Amino acid sequence: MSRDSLPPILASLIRQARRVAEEVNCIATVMLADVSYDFREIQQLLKQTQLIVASAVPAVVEAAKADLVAVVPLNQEPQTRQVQLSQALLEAIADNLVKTGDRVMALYSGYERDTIDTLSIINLSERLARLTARDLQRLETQVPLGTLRRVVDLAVEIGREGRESKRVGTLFVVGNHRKVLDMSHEQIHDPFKGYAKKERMISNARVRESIKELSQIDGAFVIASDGCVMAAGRILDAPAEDLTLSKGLGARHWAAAAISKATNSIAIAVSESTGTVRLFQNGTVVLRIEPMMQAMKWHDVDTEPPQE
Ligand SMILES: Nc1ncnc2c1ncn2[C@@H]1O[C@H](COP(=O)(O)OP(=O)(O)OP(=O)(O)O)[C@@H](O)[C@H]1O
Repeated sequence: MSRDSLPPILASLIRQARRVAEEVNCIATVMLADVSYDFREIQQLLKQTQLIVASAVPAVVEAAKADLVAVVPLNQEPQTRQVQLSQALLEAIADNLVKTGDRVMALYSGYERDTIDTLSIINLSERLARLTARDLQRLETQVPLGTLRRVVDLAVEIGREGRESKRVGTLFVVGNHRKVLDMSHEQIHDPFKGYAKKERMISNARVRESIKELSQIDGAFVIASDGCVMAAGRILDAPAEDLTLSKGLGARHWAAAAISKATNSIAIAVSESTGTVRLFQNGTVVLRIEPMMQAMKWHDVDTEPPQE
């Protein structure tokens, strides 16, 4: 199996990382690697600190396995480094390589795409929550973070809990609701029709409960930027042109991608088969929350005062 030789700067970074890891008691070093290095050599440089390789590149995963170091495969959908890192940490927790409360070190390319140039020290419990909040914040240009967060939280609950011990999938389209309504049609009589705005705000716990009940019906919930539910059970008609999605994603996810592209809204799909929540912006997945990540709590960026 061919290997890239370790660049001298990276070797130096790893040696220093080892010293820091020992000084501040990091239990492991997670390396986001896109290149097949000699991972045995890296483990030797790290001495006592366990190396965990995380990669979305199958050849790198194979190389790490061959070198008998711990490895967590990442999914291949486009992800920011932050999301990849969060995913790597969660997978490492799921595999019992590390646990919440541990301190770990991460090595990854923060600036140059193909060069591992950045070292972070991460206290697991705090970090996990922040990553996703920050990624949501990145999307705030289109939909206020407060609304987005409420919808994502609800989607995550639906994915985790299902309904009457059955898994449930559903779809939310948030923002630019007039255009979304124009590009969709009614499937069933809209159960929210006729209610006052106050009775349709997602900040209202009763409304969230109704959405959970209604999540079993076909179609999408359309939600305005201010968090008002404008319709339920809408079938989206946006054309799925020029879109690329991962294999295995079906009609619900294609509809989510298409509407986010056609209307500049954010679509949030809960997969019935896996419970995974995906956020679509401009036709692509920008954030993915696995069921195992769903126990997380929001700690930061609370921009709105509580409304209940
Ligand atoms: N254009 C659409 N607009 C709104 N909802 C849709 C649309 N197409 C499909 N759906 C919803 O998605 C449901 C499941 O479809 P499908 O199984 O093909 O999706 P999927 O992407 O594989 O999602 P899952 O992982 O939840 O199965 C449908 O029953 C329907 O409620």
